[in-house]
Amino acid sequence: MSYAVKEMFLTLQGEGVHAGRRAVFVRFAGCNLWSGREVDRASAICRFCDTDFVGTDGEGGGKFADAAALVAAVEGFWGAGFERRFVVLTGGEPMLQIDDSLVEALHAAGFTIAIESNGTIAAHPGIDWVCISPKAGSTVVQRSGDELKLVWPQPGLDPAEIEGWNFANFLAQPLDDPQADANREAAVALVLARPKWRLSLQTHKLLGLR
Ligand SMILES: C[S@@+](CC[C@H](N)C(=O)[O-])C[C@H]1O[C@@H](n2cnc3c(N)ncnc32)[C@H](O)[C@@H]1O
Ligand SMILES: Nc1nc2[nH]cc(C(=O)O)c2c(=O)[nH]1
Ligand code: SF4
Ligand SMILES: [Mg+2]
Repeated sequence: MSYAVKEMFLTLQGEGVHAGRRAVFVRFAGCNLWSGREVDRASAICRFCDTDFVGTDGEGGGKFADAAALVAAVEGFWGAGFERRFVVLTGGEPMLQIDDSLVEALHAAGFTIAIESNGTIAAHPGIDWVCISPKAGSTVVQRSGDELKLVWPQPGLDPAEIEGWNFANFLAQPLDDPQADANREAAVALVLARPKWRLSLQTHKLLGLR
């Protein structure tokens, strides 16, 4: 299979349990909860997206003919001579494109594979670190994994119900929108009220990283 990638870059994982870790990000093009076009945002299922995932024209992006070509590019961004190879597959919705060949080829190259997914498509079982971020109005089929990252506040989602899902870590991440200050307070309030949860900040934005 070929893969459509919006952009690829070396950075620090900004969010969640692995925040601060050196990582190559692969941002797949396309999502099943929003077209990515601003004219469609108000009618989309997911309306708060902070990401451009349309097309393959970003830095490091492109159409990759097969898994070998994509993995070669990931290895190039990681660089030679560095241990603990770590790749984060995101998007858009990465589970629209991740398949056996890609997971096998990344593992053969020595990468630990993390995913950032909206959970509406079952995560590939070979992925090493599954982070699911549920969206109100969608049906989350992937209710187990390593990290549940709830963007908060989010009307229509109930932390008490989500706590019953089978995740090793529960994180509340403030919604980045024009009410960011109030959203940060709301996320802190959630964590203070429910000890199962921890705060996730988008540290790459604070640091000016990609
Ligand atoms: C752009 S999404 C791509 C992966 C996948 N489609 C998903 O939603 O999980 C990456 C992460 O950014 C989060 N995110 C998107 N927009 C955000 C915003 N405005 N504020 C805070 N987090 C946001 C998502 O919930 C998700 O955890
Ligand atoms: N540095 C950095 N960390 C991230 N963690 C999740 C991201 C995403 O967009 O999936 C992201 C991102 O875009 N940049
Ligand atoms: S599901 Fe993820 S990529 Fe899709 S629109 Fe929402 S935040 Fe953006
Ligand atoms: Mg992002």
